[in-house]
Amino acid sequence: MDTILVVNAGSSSVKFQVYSALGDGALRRQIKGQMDGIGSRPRLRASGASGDALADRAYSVEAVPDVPAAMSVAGNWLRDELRITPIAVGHRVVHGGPDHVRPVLIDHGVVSRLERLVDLAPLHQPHNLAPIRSLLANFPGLPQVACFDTAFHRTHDLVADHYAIPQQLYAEGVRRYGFHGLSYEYIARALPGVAPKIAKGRVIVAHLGSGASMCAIKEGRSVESTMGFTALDGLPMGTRPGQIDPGVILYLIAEKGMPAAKVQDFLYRDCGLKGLSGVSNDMRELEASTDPRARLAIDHFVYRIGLNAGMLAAALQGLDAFVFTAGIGENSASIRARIAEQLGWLGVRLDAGENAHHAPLISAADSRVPVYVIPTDEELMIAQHTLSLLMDGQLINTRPKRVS
Ligand SMILES: Nc1ncnc2c1ncn2[C@@H]1O[C@H](COP(=O)(O)OP(=O)(O)O)[C@@H](O)[C@H]1O
Ligand SMILES: CC(=O)OP(=O)(O)O
Ligand SMILES: [Mg+2]
Repeated sequence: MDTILVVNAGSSSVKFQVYSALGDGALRRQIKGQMDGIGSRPRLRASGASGDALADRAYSVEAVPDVPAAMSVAGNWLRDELRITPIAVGHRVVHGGPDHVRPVLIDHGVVSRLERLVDLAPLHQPHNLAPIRSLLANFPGLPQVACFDTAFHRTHDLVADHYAIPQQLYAEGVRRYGFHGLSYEYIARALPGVAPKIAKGRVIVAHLGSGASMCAIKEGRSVESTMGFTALDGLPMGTRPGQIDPGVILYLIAEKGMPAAKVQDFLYRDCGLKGLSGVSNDMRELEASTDPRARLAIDHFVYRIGLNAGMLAAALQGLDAFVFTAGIGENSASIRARIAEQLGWLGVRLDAGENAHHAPLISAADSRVPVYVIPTDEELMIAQHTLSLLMDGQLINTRPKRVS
């Protein structure tokens, strides 16, 4: 059977799915899995086509200390225990820079262009490129496709894409790219099935995971994002601060004598929920904690989401629906309830029972703005993009080789 493997390395998780390509452009999911809790409580979980459990294994932080280790555990499991031999691999690549507005078939040239962006996405890009490089070296005939987090946002107006800095820097690529685009693209495609009228309207999607951002979507297209040049901007995240006065960075350099590499590490790994709470980057642990600093971190997260929602509602000039997605957005009823309270001035009201059950529609009947929970599926987007590139022209004629 022709199978496509999809790999999505996030900041605290490695997600993967295996699809069979049915020949007519349709895909059937065979395996869905993830190694999450990287850095806190690593756990490999996977299920088969009918939701049957294939694996559920906990690891110590020492055994799986980081994303590369998680990737190798998951890769070994797929290869050695499940004997997966894909005909193509689709990868999430977080930063596509100014050149990549759509998914692309990978070759050495693409890899070297994407390598130049490593410093703009240090938590992701190296982990996205490592398996690509290794497969390219070991299986040069295996088609690989890169799908970018930035591509969905390339519909932004120029005015939204710029910083108020000299234009020369824009020309060099210093732009407001926006991220989590595969997730937003999935939600934009799912919305017509969930709420056909609203899909044509003005929607804020809150992707609240370990990395978190919000996207303003109008008529199915991204018009604004809380993230910018890098995935540091916008909302507070697991280990990233979100929006921060650049004066703080100048202070770290001038007063603390921090070199650039230290500042980078600090901003990507030591801030956000982890830095503010001193307890954990993981929202589950913060919610379970009685430490007042954990409470402050959650309060700050909720407050900043409320502020940023106001900004995006302004970009949209109104609001027809609000959607929660990703790890926190899909699973934490209490965080959703608190955010909904912040959005009360926009006419948002939740139905407590529906919210507690993670129902698809969680707003009350009298809510002026309907609120949805839509589980994201970045991996399905990647599989669809990969298959359509495979079916594109040349690759149909030259049948992709199997990994042996
Ligand atoms: N039941 C839950 N309650 C609260 N937070 C949760 C729950 N399940 C997952 N999360 C949070 O979701 C986040 C991970 O989300 P995810 O979208 O998988 O992130 P990423 O793709 O960036 O690694 C973590 O902060 C985790 O604590
Ligand atoms: C871009 C980003 O922050 O991704 P993730 O949420 O998967 O870490
Ligand atoms: Mg993610």
